[in-house]
Amino acid sequence: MPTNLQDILDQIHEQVTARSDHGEVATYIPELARVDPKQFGLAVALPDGRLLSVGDAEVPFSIQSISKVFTLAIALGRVGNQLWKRVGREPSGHAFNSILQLEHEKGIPRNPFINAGAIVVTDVILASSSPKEALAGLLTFIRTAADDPNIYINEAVARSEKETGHRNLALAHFMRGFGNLTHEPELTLGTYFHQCAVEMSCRQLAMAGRFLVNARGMPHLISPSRIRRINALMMTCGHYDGSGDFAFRVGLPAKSGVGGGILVIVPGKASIAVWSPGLTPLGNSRLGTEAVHLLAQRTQWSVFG
Ligand SMILES: NC(=O)CC[C@H](N)C(=O)O
Repeated sequence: MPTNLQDILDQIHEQVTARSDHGEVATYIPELARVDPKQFGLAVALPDGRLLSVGDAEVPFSIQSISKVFTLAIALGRVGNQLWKRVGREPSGHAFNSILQLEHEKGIPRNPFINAGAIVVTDVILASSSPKEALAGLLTFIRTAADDPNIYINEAVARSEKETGHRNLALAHFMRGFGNLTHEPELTLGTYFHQCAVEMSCRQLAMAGRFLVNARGMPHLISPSRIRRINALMMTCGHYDGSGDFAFRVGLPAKSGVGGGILVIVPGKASIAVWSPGLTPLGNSRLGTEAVHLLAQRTQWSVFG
């Protein structure tokens, strides 16, 4: 770990915020369309307990699909490898909300990080919990991982997504038609929309991500073999159709969300959260990706040595 990590973060902050090509905020969820695209935050949690940050690292944002990492960990805790009967482990090569492969593959989503896969994961959790219990369990998991009780769900974002969530409803009904959803689509999606509406700052998200680092000094909430597997899925599927490019440029497991956040794991070394609400056409944070690219270059952090 470089001794001048704070200097590196300061330089990246200066460099990235000088750019004007920050991309467009997600507009298909009206509440997200109102976020100021010029914001940028970055936080790094280290095994020695330090938390370094720059920019708007204390501003809460909608974690959206980053929630899929936490629900996957919880679902694996409930049903273990049985989960893989209902969800695949391959990159999709399609948009996060695509329905294209589902018919061909008989309602089994390619992976747990596209919307269809995450909806099934939530459905699995609902087999042993009511929606209220499932969301309370999710918040408890995240708060424990982050060591921070002040993490909440933004009801306005959840409502906004429910009102415009036609594609997700279509995905859920389609999978129900194939027998791969055990609850009514509205019930599973009610929980799914709320999990996406969890809000965290970069500081809180970097802290919450520590359970995937597998380092002494960081929380051990799941087994090391499960940590390895979730990281593998983050590397191959965490950026949807942009996963290959992210792996090529950054070389670290990561999960993005349409709120503009990215959680990046440096196995054994660090948990990183970056946020810039402007997105690429694939739905990943444009300047967030740039920032993590620069950080990985300057720290030499990569799983590929
Ligand atoms: N990529 C994302 O962050 C998508 C999550 C969003 N809540 C949706 O279901 O469309």
